Amino acid sequence: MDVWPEGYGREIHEQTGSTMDDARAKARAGEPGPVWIMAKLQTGGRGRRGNAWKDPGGNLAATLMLRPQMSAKEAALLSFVSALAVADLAGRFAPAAEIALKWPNDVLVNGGKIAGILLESEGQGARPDWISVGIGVNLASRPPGDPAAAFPPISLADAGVPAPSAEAAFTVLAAAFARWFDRYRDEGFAPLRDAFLARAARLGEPVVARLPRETVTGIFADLDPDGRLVLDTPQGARRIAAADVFFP
Ligand SMILES: O=C(O)CCCC[C@@H]1SC[C@@H]2NC(=O)N[C@@H]21
Repeated sequence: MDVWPEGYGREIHEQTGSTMDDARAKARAGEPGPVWIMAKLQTGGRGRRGNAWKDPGGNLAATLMLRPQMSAKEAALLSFVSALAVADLAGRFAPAAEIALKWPNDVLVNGGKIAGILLESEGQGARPDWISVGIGVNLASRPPGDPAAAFPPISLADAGVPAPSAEAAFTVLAAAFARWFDRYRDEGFAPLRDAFLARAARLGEPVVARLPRETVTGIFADLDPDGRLVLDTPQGARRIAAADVFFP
C-alpha cells in the first residue's frame, strides 16, 4: 500500500470553502511547501472557467501548494503530472475499469469524467512564486451533470468498485503525484508524454478541438515536447496549446 511521500506536508480539514483558497492563503503567508491540503467537504469548490465544483460528499478534494522553481511554461505541464497521478489512482481502485486520458488533463473511467484538475499560480517575472494544483476525484458520488454531456461525470462507485475513503485515496494520489513529479524533474517531459500517449483516448483517430475562435477537426497524431496537441488536418499538422476536445 502507498505511504505518504517524504518531504510533503499534509493538512486534513473536515470542511472548508475551497482548498484552492486555503492553498493561496498559505502561499501568501509564506508557507514554503510543498504541502497538500485536503477537505472532507468543500462548500465553495471551484472548477475551471469560474464554474463551481460541486461535491455531494464522500469524494476527494485536495490541493497541493508548491514552489517548484520552474518557468511558467514548465509549471503548466504539472497538469500532465496530475492527470497521470489520477489515472494511477483510478487504476489502483478500479483495476478492471477502462481508464483513458483525454488531452490535456481529463481522466475518463468507462468514458465518464472521474476527476477535475485546476492549476493556479501567482508571481511576477519568469517563474511563478507558487503554484497550486487542485484535484477533485469522484469516489463515492458524482456531482449532478447533464446525462447528455459528452463526458458525463462518473464516480468510482459508479464503476462498480467499493469507494475508498477520502483519506486512503489522498495518500494514493499524493504518492502517485510525487512519483510522476520526480520523473518530470529528473527526466523532463518525455516519459510523461510517453505515459500519456500510452493511455490516451482516441490516439490515431479523429477528434474535434474547440478553440475560442475556431473548431479544428483532425486526427490525434501526437503530443509535442511542450505538451501541445498535434492534429493532422487536411491543411497540415496543427499544434494546439489550449482547447476543449471532443470525440466525434
Ligand atoms: O473544472 C474542473 O474540472 C476542475 C475542478 C477542480 C476541483 C478541485 S477539488 C479540490 C480543489 N478545490 C477546489 O475548489 N477546486 C479543486
